This record gives sequence, C-alpha cells and structure tokens, in this order.
Amino acid sequence: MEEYVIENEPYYIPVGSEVEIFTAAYRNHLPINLKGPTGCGKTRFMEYMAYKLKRPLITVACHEDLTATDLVGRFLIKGDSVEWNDGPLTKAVKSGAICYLDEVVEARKDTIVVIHPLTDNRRIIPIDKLGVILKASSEFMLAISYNPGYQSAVKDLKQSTRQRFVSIEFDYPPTEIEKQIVAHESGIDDRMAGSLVEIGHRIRNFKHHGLEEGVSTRLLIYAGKLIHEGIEPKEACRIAMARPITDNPDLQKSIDEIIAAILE
Ligand SMILES: Nc1ncnc2c1ncn2[C@@H]1O[C@H](COP(=O)(O)OP(=O)(O)OP(=O)(O)O)[C@@H](O)[C@H]1O
Repeated sequence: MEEYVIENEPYYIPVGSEVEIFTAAYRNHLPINLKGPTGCGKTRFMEYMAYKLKRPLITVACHEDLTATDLVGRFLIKGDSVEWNDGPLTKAVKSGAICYLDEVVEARKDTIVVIHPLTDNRRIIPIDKLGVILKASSEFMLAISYNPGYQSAVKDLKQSTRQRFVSIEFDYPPTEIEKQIVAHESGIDDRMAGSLVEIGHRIRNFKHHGLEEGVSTRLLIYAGKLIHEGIEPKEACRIAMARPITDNPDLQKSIDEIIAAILE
C-alpha cells in the first residue's frame, strides 16, 4: 500500500469549513461527494485530507469503459496458474484506504451500482467471482467527485446514488486565496498572480455568454508557470487560458482583448 501513502503535506488552503466537514464525515463513515467545476482544487483537497487523516489514497479516474470488474478485481493468468487480483476498490476496502472515484458520472451505470452496498450502513462489497462478501475496514472511506456543469439527462447520477453521499460544493477559490495559490504553485510574484486571477474572473463572466465552463485555477497556474519560465505574459495567457477553454474564434478574440487590457 506504500505507493498510495502521501508522505509530504500537500499544499492546500482551506476556503471554508471543508476540512472540518470532511473530518466529521470520515469519523461517521459517511461517504462524500465533492461537487464542482474542473480544476478548482477537489483532487488537491482529497490528497490533503488523506494526509491529515493518515490514510492511503486510491484514486480512480472514471471513464465510460470502466467496468465493475475493473473496480472490484479479476482473475489473471500467471504462467500456468490463474491468480486473483484485487481492483482498486477492493484494495481500499481491505486496507482501510480512502477510495476517490474522480468524475464518477463517466462510469457505466452497472459500475456505479457496485458502490451502493458500500455506501450504506452495511459497508460491504460482494465479490461475485470469488463468492465472498467483504466487510469494509472501519478506516475505509469512499469519496466521489462530480462536475454539475456537465450535467445532462444521460449523464447524471441517479437519486438512489446521490442520496448515499453528503456533498461538499467546491468552486474557484476566492480572489485573495486564488492569488496566493497561483503565486505559490507557479513561482511568479504576487502582482503577476493578481493580474492572472483578474483575467480569470473576467473570463469566468463569459460563462453566461457561450462559454461552457470558466477558466480553472489549474489553467491560471499553467499560465503562471509559463511566465515564470520566461514566456511573454500575454502569449502565456493566450496559450494557457484563451486557447484551451474554447475553439470559438469570437470568444477567443474577446478573451485576448481582456488579457491585453489587464497585462498592459
Ligand atoms: N484551496 C487550494 N489550495 C491549494 N491549491 C489549490 C486550491 N484550489 C486549487 N488549487 C490548485 O489548483 C490545481 C487544480 O486543482 P485540482 O487538480 O485539485 O482540481 P480538480 O477540482 O480535482 O479538477 P478535476 O475535476 O479536473 O480533477 C491544483 O493543482 C492546486 O495547485
């Protein structure tokens, strides 16, 4: 399990009472759903909490081909024999790790059903292929993340799944905290970090004018890193912010204008 242990404290600035809420949920065996846009700090928060609670963290990036077998485990042929291999969820259940299913709506419906008996007071996982039912270690926790921005009728969590989790809502950090994060993570000075955050805010306002999602804290950090390496700031913002978030030339042009105005 050593590979899943987080040895050094991850850099994380709390933005509200999420640390206390997560801790209370953990102590009470409540599964947690982190809701929020991409790149706003959910994964970093999970790493931080796993470190604080001294639990290994097993992260699974969910996708549409992810099967229940991928999570639970499978038999693999090894030489002349067949060996059972625990999947990430089973590993976490046995060892008392925190299992984090990132972007859980991407997973197939039958995959999501596997987590149901683990998220009520039974806290069990049936392993059909072995004919056993495992009871989760008392330190085990299940967390999922979910981006409500991409919500569609086809890709949504069923109420029977949703109502098994307590939810913490995440959003881009408030201005002062986001500045601190961008400066810390990219190495640029506070003034430049302030400008990047301001550009970020202006771009986020476009969300109601055709932009699917605002620019993430992650992208602000990317822009900062490029600037720190010596890339001209306006160019860095264009390639780390304007280009990634939209292919629409009109929107890109408007964003380029914002960048030019702020980085005069
Ligand atoms: N409160 C915070 N404290 C410290 N760093 C933060 C915070 N919020 C965001 N960050 C920074 O933003 C970056 C992006 O966050 P993260 O990777 O956690 O996003 P995410 O919400 O998990 O995105 P996705 O849903 O796409 O996986 C992190 O690498 C981290 O540097």
